[in-house]
Amino acid sequence: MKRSACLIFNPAAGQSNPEQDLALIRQLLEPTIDLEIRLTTPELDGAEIALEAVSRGVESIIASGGDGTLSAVAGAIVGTNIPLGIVSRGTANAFANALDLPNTIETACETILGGLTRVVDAGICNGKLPMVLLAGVGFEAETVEMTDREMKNRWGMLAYVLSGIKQLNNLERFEAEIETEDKIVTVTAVAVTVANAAPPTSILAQGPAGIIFDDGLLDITLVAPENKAGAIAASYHLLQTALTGNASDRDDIGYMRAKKIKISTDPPQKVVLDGEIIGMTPLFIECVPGGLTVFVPRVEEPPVTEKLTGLSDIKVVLK
Ligand SMILES: Nc1ncnc2c1ncn2[C@@H]1O[C@H](COP(=O)(O)OP(=O)(O)OP(=O)(O)O)[C@@H](O)[C@H]1O
Repeated sequence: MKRSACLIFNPAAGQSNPEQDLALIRQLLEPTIDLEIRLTTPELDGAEIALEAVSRGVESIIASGGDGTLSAVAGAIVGTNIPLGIVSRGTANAFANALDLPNTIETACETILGGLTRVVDAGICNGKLPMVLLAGVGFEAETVEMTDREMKNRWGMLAYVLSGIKQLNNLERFEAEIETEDKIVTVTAVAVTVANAAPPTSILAQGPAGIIFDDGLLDITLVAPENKAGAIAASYHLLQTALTGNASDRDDIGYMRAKKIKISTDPPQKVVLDGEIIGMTPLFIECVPGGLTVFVPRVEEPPVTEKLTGLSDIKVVLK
């Protein structure tokens, strides 16, 4: 029987031509998969379309758009076991990069056609909001708020970097209390980030480097420089940890892992969840182990290191 999927497509995402993108996706997928195509609008986001598709019992869901659309769709299907295909067409493509997924239309469609799925963790924020990538308190939220559509169109990924640099001039330190299932940490910080998965470009999440997205735990990074120069040095260092995969060893950066995290701050700080400002602290996040099933590229088999079969008189005795 032919496979089927609801394709949720944001025609306004990214900087490419949406008609051409949609035509290419259809050309690649439709020979194998019956697609029900649903377009997002400013009033109808990916989450609403996905929830409705889930209630109709769809076989699989494919989301195509920028990080906003991908996170909204993924969030809506957390806990459903419905496999999700990701076709990134946004500015930063953090979602695909964080989950090690391909980020061209061709390779993304190939991955979906391959049919291989993997279960990854998700998170639930304040008891109701799904989280796939990360929640940022403080600096990151301020940066996201400053990066508007016009800047993204003009500068692409660089827009976030420019906002980050501008934001360094208004660096605000705050008192944070972070409570996990086994400890309470208090610290004066400029950013607290809780990540389920994070691309290397989300530098404020990179304290531990190599964030594991299927270990049933969330990674918390505390960034606590004393001034602007320290913040620049800490940011550069975190970029290095992301690129080399070696955890941070700076004194003004801390990290830990936990299943449940409550963050309170004084004064209250803005919170950004998967790229959207959702309000102010306090914030409670819980890991949902195995909450999301995604189509993934074929995993490279590890190289064969032993072969003892086929030799006519060989005997192997296990010790
Ligand atoms: N048909 C549409 N016309 C105009 N805007 C739309 C439409 N559908 C969705 N949107 C808007 O698109 C935004 C989400 O965009 P999305 O994150 O998918 O792409 P992006 O902003 O280009 O990507 P990125 O976040 O990676 O920069 C939402 O603000 C939503 O209101």
